[in-house]
Amino acid sequence: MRYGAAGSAAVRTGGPVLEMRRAVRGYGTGDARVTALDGVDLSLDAGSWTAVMGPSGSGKSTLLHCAAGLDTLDSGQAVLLGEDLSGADDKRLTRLRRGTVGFVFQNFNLVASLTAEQNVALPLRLAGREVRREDARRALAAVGLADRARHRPREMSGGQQQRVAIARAMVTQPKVLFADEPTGALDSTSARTVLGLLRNMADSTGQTIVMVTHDPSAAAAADAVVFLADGRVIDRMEQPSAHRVADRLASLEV
Ligand SMILES: Nc1ncnc2c1ncn2[C@@H]1O[C@H](COP(=O)(O)OP(=O)(O)OP(=O)(O)O)[C@@H](O)[C@H]1O
Repeated sequence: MRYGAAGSAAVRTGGPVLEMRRAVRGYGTGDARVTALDGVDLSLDAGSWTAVMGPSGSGKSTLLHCAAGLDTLDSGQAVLLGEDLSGADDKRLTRLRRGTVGFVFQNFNLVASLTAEQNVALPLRLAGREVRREDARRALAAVGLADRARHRPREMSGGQQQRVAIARAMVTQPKVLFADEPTGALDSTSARTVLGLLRNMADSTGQTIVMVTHDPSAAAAADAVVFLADGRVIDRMEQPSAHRVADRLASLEV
């Protein structure tokens, strides 16, 4: 794994940020029962950026949601920042999510009626933290959108909206960022910009990133790739290249 800054190495000594043990999650009952996660074991270090890949329906989004405390396991354990999510009540999970976890989604999930600056400030507001305009402005500047602070989502391109979403995820300085197909709706230039911002988050502040993607070049920007098939982790690749990732993926999809 690559660790770009002394800070990352320092947090890394704190041990795993996320651990899943024999994680099982199914949906539906009887004949309609689907086992989305079928005994997942996973351990991710602080400051690492991990891509999660696998065929459609292999359990990637379910893994992300269960790891982030947005969904709960049927059995097994998900321990995020030392907190066993299976034992946590809703109030505690909400506090954990608002304080230490950030999210970026394929469809950006910005609030249409709010400006870029107000969208970025939203997590601070929800967490009951002091909302200072300069914090939101600084986060927007960090993603190259200082001049778009007063624009609403519909007045921005997809790439710009995703950069606002990243600024929104950065503003609370989350220890872990969960990204579900963050480049899925973007052209290749915007995708590269977004991946560069994520790289910077992992390297300069030691934030841990877990990213679901279908795109081998996006996965190649990460430190490691975890491959899922039928709800199980079946492989892990360090320092991935787009080529090797595409080959491995093709072997899973036949
Ligand atoms: N809320 C739900 N209710 C019923 N089945 C679900 C639910 N969520 C996921 N599933 C099923 O669980 C399995 C894993 O879904 P998941 O969305 O985690 O896969 P994925 O790898 O993210 O797929 P994709 O790449 O197509 O987004 C699939 O068979 C899916 O149909």
